[in-house]
Amino acid sequence: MSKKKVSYKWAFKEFIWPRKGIVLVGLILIIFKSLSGLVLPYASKNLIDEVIPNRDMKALSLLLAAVCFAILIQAVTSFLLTKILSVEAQHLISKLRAQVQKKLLKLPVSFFDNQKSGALVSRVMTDVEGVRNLVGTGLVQLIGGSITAIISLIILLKINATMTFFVLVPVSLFAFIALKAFGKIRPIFRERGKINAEVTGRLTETLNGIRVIKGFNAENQESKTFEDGVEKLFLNVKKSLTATALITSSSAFLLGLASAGIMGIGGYFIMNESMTYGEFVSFTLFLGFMIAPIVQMSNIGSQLTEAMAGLDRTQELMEMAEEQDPLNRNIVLQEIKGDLKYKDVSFSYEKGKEVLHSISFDAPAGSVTALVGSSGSGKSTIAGLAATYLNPNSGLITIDGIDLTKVDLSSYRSQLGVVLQDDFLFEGTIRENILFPRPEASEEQLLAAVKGAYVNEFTERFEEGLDTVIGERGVKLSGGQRQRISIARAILANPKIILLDEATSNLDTESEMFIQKSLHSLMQNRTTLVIAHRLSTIKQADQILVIENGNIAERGNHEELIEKKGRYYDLYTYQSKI
Ligand SMILES: Nc1ncnc2c1ncn2[C@@H]1O[C@H](COP(=O)(O)OP(=O)(O)OP(=O)(O)O)[C@@H](O)[C@H]1O
Repeated sequence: MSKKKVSYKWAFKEFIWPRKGIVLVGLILIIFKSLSGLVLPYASKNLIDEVIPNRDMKALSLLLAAVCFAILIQAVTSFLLTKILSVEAQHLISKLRAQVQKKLLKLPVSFFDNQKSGALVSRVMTDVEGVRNLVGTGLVQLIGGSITAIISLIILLKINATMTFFVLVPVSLFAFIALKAFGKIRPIFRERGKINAEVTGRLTETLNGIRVIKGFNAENQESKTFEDGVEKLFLNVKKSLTATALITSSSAFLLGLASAGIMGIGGYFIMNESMTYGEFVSFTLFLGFMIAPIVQMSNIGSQLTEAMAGLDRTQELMEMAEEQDPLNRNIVLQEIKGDLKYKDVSFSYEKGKEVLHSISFDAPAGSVTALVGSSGSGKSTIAGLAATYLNPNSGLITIDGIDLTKVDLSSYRSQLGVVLQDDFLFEGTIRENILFPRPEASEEQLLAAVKGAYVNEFTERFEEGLDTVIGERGVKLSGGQRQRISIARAILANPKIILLDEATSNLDTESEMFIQKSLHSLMQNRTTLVIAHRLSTIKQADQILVIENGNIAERGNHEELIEKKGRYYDLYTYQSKI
């Protein structure tokens, strides 16, 4: 309950208050619109009781002019309302989407590990759409409708109080049912957003993993999972439709009952002459004006409910802790040397399941440290800590003697380069992909990186050279070529620290040679932490750490470890054999 209050208050403070000017203009417009709408029923009474019996042609033309004027005002105000409020609402949606995306990128990597990217896309694109109803015509219509309803009620009371009280009973009953129903619908809508995001997320994953799915002949299984998701969504919509149907039919029933009653009471009053024909007709019309906004409000009510459910999720996201905690991370690094030290570092992803135990090692500036060991032993976790994707549970990691958990992330990461196995290249030209970390780099710097990573060796064969588009709309590159582009990108970024996750895929000897050469230019004079799969890389390393079950089982350089005939020797001789 309290959560509900917070989000309404939050939504008001966040979205409506900063636009009070526009919302006020909207309100004034809607008041004009509502008042001009009341001219017609008011005129009817005059027409029937006075103008027609007196055959007053002049009054008739005046009446007609007044009604036409009112209709014109209604048309103009409607136009302006849409123009001003709806445009502002759409503007707000785009601003909010940008804000949510920005916030999303500030969240720690661990957040993304537990989320489907499709679900996050829906958070950015769909959830925020709700503000359209808050700032757009929805809220203003709700207020305008209330004003019309109240004024109509006063007029109805003036025309005939008894009849009005009779009508109020079913109307209040309806309002009560509608309110109750909205209370029920809101959690359903909130749930719907979640299901929607899940289903979209799964679909995105299916499409991304199409090779694996086809390779394992798992199409049917995937379709089944998707069908289940869609079914869940359907059941959710069905639930909310029941509530909506309840509102609609109860409104029709109760309001129909009220109309029947009015026929009876009105007929009786006219017969004993305590009510005129004109009063009866205008009562019926005003009643319509009182009831229509209430029914309309129930529609807007459900829109607002849906909007709030989406905004609830947006608010939740906007309040999450960012990885750059300004209180703790306040040491802004200048240019670093690149001395990386791990001291008794332990880490667990989940409570009670420690995956690194008291790891200590030094990676002096400019050195290459190779991490080797079996799968799941903790190599990526060690690298993730150096990337500040993760923070140690205990122990200390320092860069040039400064605690890494205290440094300003941007000042550190701008001196860090990562080359990962499944390196991410986006659709665009090769040039754009290389320039990505440093768009302002000069042509010379770009070309130096291109040469350093031997990218020119294959782009020279392309007609468009570096401007060749890659990805869906362009050429397909081999695994080795993609790696070289990501290495060129890292060379261009010119970081002091390199985290490198070597690709395991076997390349042909020529490709292998180019990769080796380009890695060599990348690692020069940079502190490198490499999850190494290639013996040639490992042999070059200043130190090799053999990681087993979250511990450093052995350390030393290649010769030392071979001589030791321990775990590394086994790994090495095994790999040489295959
Ligand atoms: N996001 C995560 N949440 C929970 N546990 C994780 C997460 N990532 C890794 N782990 C666990 O932590 C342990 C170490 O994983 P890590 O990825 O560091 O190993 P690795 O040596 O890099 O393996 P590989 O060579 O296969 O990539 C594993 O037991 C793994 O299951």
